[in-house]
Amino acid sequence: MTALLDIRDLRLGFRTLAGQIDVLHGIDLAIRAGEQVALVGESGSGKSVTARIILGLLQETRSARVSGRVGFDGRDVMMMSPKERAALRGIEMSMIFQDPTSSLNPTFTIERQFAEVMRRPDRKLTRAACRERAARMLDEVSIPDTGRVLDAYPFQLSGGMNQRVMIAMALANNPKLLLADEPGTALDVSVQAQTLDLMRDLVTRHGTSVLFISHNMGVVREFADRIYVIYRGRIVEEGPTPAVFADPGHAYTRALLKAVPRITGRGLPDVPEVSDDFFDPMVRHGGTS
Ligand SMILES: Nc1ncnc2c1ncn2[C@@H]1O[C@H](COP(=O)(O)OP(=O)(O)OP(=O)(O)O)[C@@H](O)[C@H]1O
Repeated sequence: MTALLDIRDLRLGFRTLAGQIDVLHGIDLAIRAGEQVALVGESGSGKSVTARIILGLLQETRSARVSGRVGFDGRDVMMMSPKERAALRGIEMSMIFQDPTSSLNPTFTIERQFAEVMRRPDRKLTRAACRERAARMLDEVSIPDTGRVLDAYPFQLSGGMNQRVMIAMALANNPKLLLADEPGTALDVSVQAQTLDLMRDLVTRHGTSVLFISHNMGVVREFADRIYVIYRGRIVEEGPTPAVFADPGHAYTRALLKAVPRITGRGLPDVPEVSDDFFDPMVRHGGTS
């Protein structure tokens, strides 16, 4: 089966006052339709920049130099004009961020924010149609009393509720690909677990492909069919989740796995020490694309 997302030899550098910094060194990553894939690595390894390139955002940053292929549904995001890329975002692909409070607009009601999202592909959608569809989406993320929530501002809702609203909004236009950047990390651990369960149910039901970005192998185990481990801008291991857990081949993956029981909610307290072992060759498990 052809991949929905097919990234080949993705490279990224930034021009800074101190000279060029190379951040991605030839990433290959593919996601099939309906597949849930995780990109795991510690802070600064290059997860968020990869997501921003998929969304076509970094290509428009003057200090960034991006090369490679980002195939999406048969087209190459790298070859698109800014306008074509903008037309993908929020419609064919959308993103969920760690912290809902920074991505929901505090000055608009939830209903208005849904309407803005839903009118992107269809400017003529009526207010009543938006409200009805938004209520249905909220119902799908198990939000009771949808009318009250639609009339609320984000600050009137709990963090967990806002996170659900964001998931519902990200899926409102039925995107083919969802990019999820550690959703719920800003919440307490039990609320995060509930949020992830909910997201998994929803994407499975809708057949949405997911790229789940995380530093936490424990969380990824619950969520992803397949894992890519990224270390300093390189994929060091890739394979189906059970295979990576049963037989982690790369020293960095083993170090990440060792850190799992010590993770308490936010952050990775025991970031593996940099070791020469981490320059092992890449490990690829069978059963992948
Ligand atoms: N605009 C920029 N200019 C220069 N360097 C940048 C810029 N944006 C990101 N970087 C660098 O690129 C590297 C990768 O950053 P990225 O945000 O993708 O890491 P990450 O794996 O997502 O980490 P986190 O889990 O903390 O979000 C980092 O070293 C970061 O400092």
